[in-house]
Amino acid sequence: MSLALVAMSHSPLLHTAELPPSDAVRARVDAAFAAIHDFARAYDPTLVVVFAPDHYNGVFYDMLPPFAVGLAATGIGDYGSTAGPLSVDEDHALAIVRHAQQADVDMTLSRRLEVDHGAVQPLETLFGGIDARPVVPVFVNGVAAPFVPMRRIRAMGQAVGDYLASLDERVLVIASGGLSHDPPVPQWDTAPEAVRAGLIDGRHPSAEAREARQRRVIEGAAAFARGEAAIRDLNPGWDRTFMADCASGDVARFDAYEADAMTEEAGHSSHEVRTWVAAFSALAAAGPYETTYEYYEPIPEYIAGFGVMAARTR
Ligand SMILES: O=C(O)/C=C/c1cccc(O)c1O
Ligand SMILES: [Fe+2]
Repeated sequence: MSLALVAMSHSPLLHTAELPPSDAVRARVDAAFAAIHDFARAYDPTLVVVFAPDHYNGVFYDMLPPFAVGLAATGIGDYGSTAGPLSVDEDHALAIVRHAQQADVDMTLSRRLEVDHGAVQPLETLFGGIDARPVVPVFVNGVAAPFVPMRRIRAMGQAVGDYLASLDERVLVIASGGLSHDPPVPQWDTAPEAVRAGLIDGRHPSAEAREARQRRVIEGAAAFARGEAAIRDLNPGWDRTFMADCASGDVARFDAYEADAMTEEAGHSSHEVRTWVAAFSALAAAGPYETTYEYYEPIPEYIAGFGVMAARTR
């Protein structure tokens, strides 16, 4: 048994930004991605578990669980991310569901999970594609309020980690998303009726509707980078504290993160760090761990407090 972890912010602006970050910033992001790519290649996992949010591409308010395991999954190909089937390990996926349920975690499942850039970008970054390794995708709600208390995410991550630690496999757990950020993803409370309909069941929009949505985010990012957008600022102090909590090994610290305060201090999409909480809790379930790589900087052009970490059990 061995467990390792990679956590990384994602951003659709990585490949689409109209106003990209400076060459120096981009070089630091590329160096961080190279570091975790090398880490993953050296570890050579036999099984990958990716905790990822969704941005109203696969999971909607018509039935919105706090988390769900994909027993089969397909990339929908937003923002140029890879479309097509992931190589899901169905046996391990189902065993994770069963194990979590026996551990009093109300794990849900999908036999037809659709995933977006949130799940796909880390697989592309680490393995060059979405079908390179056997994978279990675990959706973790990070954008659609209301949110369960963080202790429930920790319990879910721990249950998944307990199962993974029992295997004779090299398992890499991945967390995708965060940190502080407030991209123009619609919110139920403020969305007009027509947008709300799409939040309830907006699967498979027309090419024109998808293009319009992506354009709004790409233009919003350029406006944010120019200091002209009415979205919350990034919060590097909050991000650094959160990453220090991740590195501490004391995963009970996550329980202090309260949903409304997170939104207020770190933006509506800061809830994507729930994937980090799940992944670090899974890692901790396998024993004490050490952080082997860390990178952070706020990148307005990507609308992201951009963080990357690698860790493994001692
Ligand atoms: O438009 C979306 O679906 C997502 C936008 C976005 C922008 C920046 C950082 C993120 O994590 C996002 O999901
Ligand atoms: Fe996101």
